[in-house]
Amino acid sequence: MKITNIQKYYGKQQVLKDIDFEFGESQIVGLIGKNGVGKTTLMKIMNENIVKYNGTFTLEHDVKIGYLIESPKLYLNKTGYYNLNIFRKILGSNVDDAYINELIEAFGIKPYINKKVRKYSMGMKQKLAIAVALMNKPQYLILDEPTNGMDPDGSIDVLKTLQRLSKELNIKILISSHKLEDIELICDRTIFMKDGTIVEDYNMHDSSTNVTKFSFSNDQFNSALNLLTMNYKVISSNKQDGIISVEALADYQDILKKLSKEDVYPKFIENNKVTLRDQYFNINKGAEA
Ligand SMILES: Nc1ncnc2c1ncn2[C@@H]1O[C@H](COP(=O)(O)OP(=O)(O)OP(=O)(O)O)[C@@H](O)[C@H]1O
Repeated sequence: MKITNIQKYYGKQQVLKDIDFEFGESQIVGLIGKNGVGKTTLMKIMNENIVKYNGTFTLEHDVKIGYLIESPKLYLNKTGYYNLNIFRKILGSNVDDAYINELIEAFGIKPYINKKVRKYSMGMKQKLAIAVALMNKPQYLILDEPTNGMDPDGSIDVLKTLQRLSKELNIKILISSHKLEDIELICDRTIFMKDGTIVEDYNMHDSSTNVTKFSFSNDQFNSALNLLTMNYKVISSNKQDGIISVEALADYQDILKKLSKEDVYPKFIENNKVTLRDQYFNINKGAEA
């Protein structure tokens, strides 16, 4: 799958600007961005639901895509089991019953698989819809906020199952979510969208994404931020909680000296892994809520 220089307009509104994307070596990629930034639109180009755009989207020959985008399309008056079977047919898939049963077990939908989908809760429907998305044994799986409506335990189970299936069946997954902890749990890479474009492409295993966090009292915060910005790459800063994070420092002595010359003393310093939350707020600093 390769996306090159994609632009998408809805009428006069440009929603996507010069998007380039490839999975490359990564297996599970997270897609993050504020409401309306264009995540769903990008995913709909990938599953060929949207075909009018500028730029190119290419897919390897003989490759299948599974997807769950927006609300699940299921036969509500039929059972979960019926849905899996009928989508096997609709998708022209040759998966055997053992594969279906494996998905039923894996996504924890066995207790209600013979009940009509109309009676399912939202989370139950989402789990079934993810299993349906896997009915054609896809090489790529596109999931738009798949854990919506799931309780925390259910979300973790589903995400871990997706991670296992991704490895076992060699499925590359693109997953959008506003739940940053979901993305942190399973993704090996995260792309951030802002203003219709990808502004950050972030390797979740990269040790250079460690940060050194400083904490300052409110009256020292501005001087500290000035000094740190002059000397290091500031990853995020939050005046309310007094925290400034900079790209990881092996040694603090030099900066401590500089700070003390200005009569600025950190309350504490610690090395942490940069969180998606840090990144998210940093990228969206100044953006409209
Ligand atoms: N069919 C459509 N016609 C016109 N405008 C649309 C259409 N679909 C989406 N939009 C607009 O395109 C922009 C991007 O929408 P999109 O659904 O891709 O965002 P998103 O990042 O998925 O948002 P969310 O996080 O809320 O799901 C929004 O401004 C939206 O109003």
